[in-house]
Amino acid sequence: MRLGVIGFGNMGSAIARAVKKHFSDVIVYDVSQEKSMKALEEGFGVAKDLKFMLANSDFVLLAVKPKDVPSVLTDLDLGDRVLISIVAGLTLDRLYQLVGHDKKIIRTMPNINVLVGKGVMAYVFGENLTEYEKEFFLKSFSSCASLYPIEEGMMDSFTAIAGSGPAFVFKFISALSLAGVREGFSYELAKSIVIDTILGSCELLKSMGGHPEEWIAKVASPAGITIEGIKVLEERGFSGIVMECIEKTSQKAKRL
Ligand SMILES: NC(=O)C1=CN([C@@H]2O[C@H](COP(=O)(O)OP(=O)(O)OC[C@H]3O[C@@H](n4cnc5c(N)ncnc54)[C@H](O)[C@@H]3O)[C@@H](O)[C@H]2O)C=CC1
Ligand SMILES: O=C(O)[C@@H]1CCC=N1
Repeated sequence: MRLGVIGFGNMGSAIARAVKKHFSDVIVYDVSQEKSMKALEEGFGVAKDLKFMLANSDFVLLAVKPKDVPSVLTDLDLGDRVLISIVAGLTLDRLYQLVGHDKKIIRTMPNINVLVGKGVMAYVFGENLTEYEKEFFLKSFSSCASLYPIEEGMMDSFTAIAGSGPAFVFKFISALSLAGVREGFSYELAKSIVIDTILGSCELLKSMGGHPEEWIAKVASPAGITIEGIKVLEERGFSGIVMECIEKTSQKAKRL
């Protein structure tokens, strides 16, 4: 199976690198000369136009910004190829309108962590896909992401929590690192301590299970130190802020 990648930006390049061993060939098309050169330097085939890319693809990854989608898909004849869209807010209905109702489409939402083989990706299969195509998609993309089949109606919420999620986690890492600097650590040391703390906490929750609040109770000793910090987070409405952050993010996906 051959993969065509439309858009070699943050996500297109990350996915191309992550899944390339599963495809016999990966060919990139990007309007940017700079991005095309980058793809070439990384050993990918580079197509001079979309027609050439399509002629050399069985699966096509759509990885351009939402605003660029119409110019890419209008008049594009996908034929029998499978279109994998990662575009936030772009519904299957809209995709069918653009490429034709008889076409093969998989709507997905990955996150940037595919770069290190630890992404998460939601997917919804459209009509007409063969069992082989579905299995090939699942096998190739599970190498870089945990795959979640979800109802399409939950896609914008998934986008907010998981697609945008790394940005919110990085924000938390940044804040905790700065707090470490304030306490007297160098930034690099604080960042390393924070990353190891978060990685360990995730490992613990994943392997031992349980509700995060149960683990908070195990860390926060009665009349101890941790509960003082928890009190500040409660007073300032930490959970409410995070919920509103996800609500606003998800709403924006609906407006794209
Ligand atoms: N950045 C992220 O973490 C995530 C992004 N997404 C989705 O992935 C898509 C791409 O996002 P990024 O990679 O961040 O954007 P980006 O701006 O880094 O990459 C987009 C690429 O598309 C190219 N491009 C623009 N018009 C084109 C055209 N007509 N034909 C071919 N190439 C064209 C640009 O030159 C650029 O290299 C978006 O639709 C976004 O919603 C989904 C999940 C996570
Ligand atoms: O911010 C964005 O629009 C994209 C979608 C999910 C992550 N990045």
